[in-house]
Amino acid sequence: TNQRKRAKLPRVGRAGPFGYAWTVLRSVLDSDGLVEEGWAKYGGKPFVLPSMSGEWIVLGPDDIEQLRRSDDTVFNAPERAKALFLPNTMFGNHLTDHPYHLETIIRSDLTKSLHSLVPEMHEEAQLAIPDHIPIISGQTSATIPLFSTMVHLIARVSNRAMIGAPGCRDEKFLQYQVSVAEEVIPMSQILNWFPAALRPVVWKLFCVTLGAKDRAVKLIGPYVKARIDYAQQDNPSTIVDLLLRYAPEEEIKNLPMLAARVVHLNMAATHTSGIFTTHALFELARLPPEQVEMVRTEIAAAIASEGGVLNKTAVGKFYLLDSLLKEIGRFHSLFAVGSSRVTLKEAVISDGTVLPPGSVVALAPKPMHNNPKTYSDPETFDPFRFTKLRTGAGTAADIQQSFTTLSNDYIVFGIGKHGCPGRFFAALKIKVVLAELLLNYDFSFPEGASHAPKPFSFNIFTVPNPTAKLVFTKRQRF
Ligand code: HEM
Repeated sequence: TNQRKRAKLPRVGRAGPFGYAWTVLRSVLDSDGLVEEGWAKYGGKPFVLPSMSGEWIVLGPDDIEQLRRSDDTVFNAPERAKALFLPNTMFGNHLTDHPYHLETIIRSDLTKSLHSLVPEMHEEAQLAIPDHIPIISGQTSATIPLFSTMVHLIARVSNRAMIGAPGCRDEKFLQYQVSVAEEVIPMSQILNWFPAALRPVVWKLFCVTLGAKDRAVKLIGPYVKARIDYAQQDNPSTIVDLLLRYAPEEEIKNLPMLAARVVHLNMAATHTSGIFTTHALFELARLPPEQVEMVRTEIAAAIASEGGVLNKTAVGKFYLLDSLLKEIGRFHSLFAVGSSRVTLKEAVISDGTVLPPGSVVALAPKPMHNNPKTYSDPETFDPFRFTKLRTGAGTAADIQQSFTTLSNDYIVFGIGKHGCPGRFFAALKIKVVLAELLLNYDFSFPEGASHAPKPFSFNIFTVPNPTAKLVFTKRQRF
């Protein structure tokens, strides 16, 4: 029966068994293209996307409200994340058995602590930027591979908040930490091809030979230990201090367990923010100079209004940068499909199809964000699209336009109760780094280039082209 019910849904790609295999292969490098094709062909109604990690049922605007309201009883997020990313195999069962980092830290405590973390992240950005953009003496500019540089810079600034100094400056640890995401994402895919019983062995073999995860866990250990020994949890100054408020005794006594949790959290916090920072700089390099100047002037005025300090209140006044980032998220999708859930019970979707338990559903950010009914002239990158929609009165309608506000029309940070809990931290960190760069550098493309090359896609993920470079020219601080 299940087969029959599922068979009602159309499938994107070529017909027949060979066509199916071809579509699966195409999904490795062009999931975005397949999703766009399916969306256009079936008019935004549900369809099946075959992939190397199984079939995804891509839902459209008619189903988003149902997913948003979901409380995990029918459309379940944690079970889907476990099956897709295998955190239990790679980081340990404790992460999902007791996800206190999620429930208690990121959802409330971290957001409350962001006030004190912003000036610290700013100081770290000021220290780290000259290391990452080395301008040879006698010259005024440097040409650097942008994506890898931004990921490393973000990793350092993020870790100033996560473990504090000096840990955030331990280059060896940062190198391994950055590699963790680059290994874990493809490895979760590969491990999924093995029977469940073999996965821990294959993962262990990978870790002892090539893997960065165990090395990152080992290197971060002493910094986490220092927080346990010296932290004042009543007056927390890092995210690890916050974690320690809730960590069970057995985890505090078992350093690798706690360190694995921090490495895992770091993983969620690094590449996503690095991708945004990279796209933003490429777009800033393309904007007319007077528009860049508008963004810069607003940043400088906001900092001046706080007595020259780049604090959370000042960042709250970077409206043009906020709009630019929101437009980056609308225009440059990070995933072909996201906000994935697995059905635990039978579920009826908008077109009347009954999905059996175990069905995987997801949303498609790109076509949703390109919908002309929601966004005028969606094919155009308009950095100030969202500031133009603000009244300036700080009303609820204005808040709706901000980068971190979740909505059914803007799903960059997901939807509902599993919408990204780190988004406020992420937005502040990205803005602090970009503000510091904007105030000190001009951005341009290397000779012969006028825009960033096409992003690189693998399975459902899309990242900025890793070889693309940008020229940073030192300017008089604004
Ligand atoms: C620009 C940066 C970021 C983007 C675009 C982003 C995006 C997302 C998305 C799309 C989801 C899934 C939402 C859903 O299923 O509906 C998610 C979940 C999550 N993100 Fe982020 N994220 C970012 C930064 C961060 C940071 C900095 C942290 C950590 C401090 C973080 C921690 C998490 C966690 C723990 C989850 C799982 C939430 C849950 O399952 O309840 N993210 N993020």
